[in-house]
Amino acid sequence: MAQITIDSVAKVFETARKRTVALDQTSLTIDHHETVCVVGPSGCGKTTMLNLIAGFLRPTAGTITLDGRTVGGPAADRAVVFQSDAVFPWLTVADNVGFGPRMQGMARAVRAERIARFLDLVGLSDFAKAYPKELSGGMRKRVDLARAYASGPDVLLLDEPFGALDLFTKESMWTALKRVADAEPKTIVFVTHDIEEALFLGDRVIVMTPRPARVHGIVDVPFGPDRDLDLRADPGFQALRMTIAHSLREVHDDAS
Ligand SMILES: Nc1ncnc2c1ncn2[C@@H]1O[C@H](COP(=O)(O)OP(=O)(O)OP(=O)(O)O)[C@@H](O)[C@H]1O
Repeated sequence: MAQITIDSVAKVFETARKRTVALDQTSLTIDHHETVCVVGPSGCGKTTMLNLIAGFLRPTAGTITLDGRTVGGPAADRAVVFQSDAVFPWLTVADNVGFGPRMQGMARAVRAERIARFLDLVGLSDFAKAYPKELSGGMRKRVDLARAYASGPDVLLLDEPFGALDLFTKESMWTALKRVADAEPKTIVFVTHDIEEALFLGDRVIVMTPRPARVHGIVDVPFGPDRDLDLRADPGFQALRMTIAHSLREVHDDAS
């Protein structure tokens, strides 16, 4: 099981010059093996929320639990993928993917099997022996994904992972992520600015308010698991895209 509960969470950043309330009374439950995509105005607190779930930050008030256990810090049950690559340039693709399993003390044969499985799922089997500098940005992102999955987390936290990629590379990453996620279901929290990305990948799309980020609205995505890129032409998809865009405009206008 991997259910995340964010219960009345606040996060205040205090520096000598400034006090920023990033989250206040924020509550959300993310179900086991659900993919939730989070959209919201820039600077509202989405990354902060993700960092709290990851355990990189502690809430100022409220609690975050994973299956009823309070999140007290980072742990192997949660993997994070950021917009910037986190690959080690001095390791081959295979060794990058096998890094987490090696740290966890997995036997060599089990590790090799995991590396092969996830490289295959992200479409990088032919590049196992390559070094990151020999790869395109999209391919490095695939390594990031394979690496996150190979450690065997229950929860995957993605912070605008494809934000820096061009549209076609992004589309191929959506397909790659869906393929891995279908093969090895996880509870996924995906922060993005891209409404189509959110609708294509999410079971639900959460629209946050401007800072402090709270849940403004929740859109249930009615499309089944078999989604292909042409789904975006579907009138139902476009209608939901407009609903989310309006919702974002609403919170943006309220804030200005
Ligand atoms: N470590 C920190 N110290 C002080 N303030 C911080 C810190 N981290 C984030 N903040 C502030 O908290 C607020 C929320 O930031 P956060 O990065 O969570 O927003 P976001 O919704 O992810 O933004 P974007 O969509 O632009 O990536 C911002 O005002 C930011 O300046």
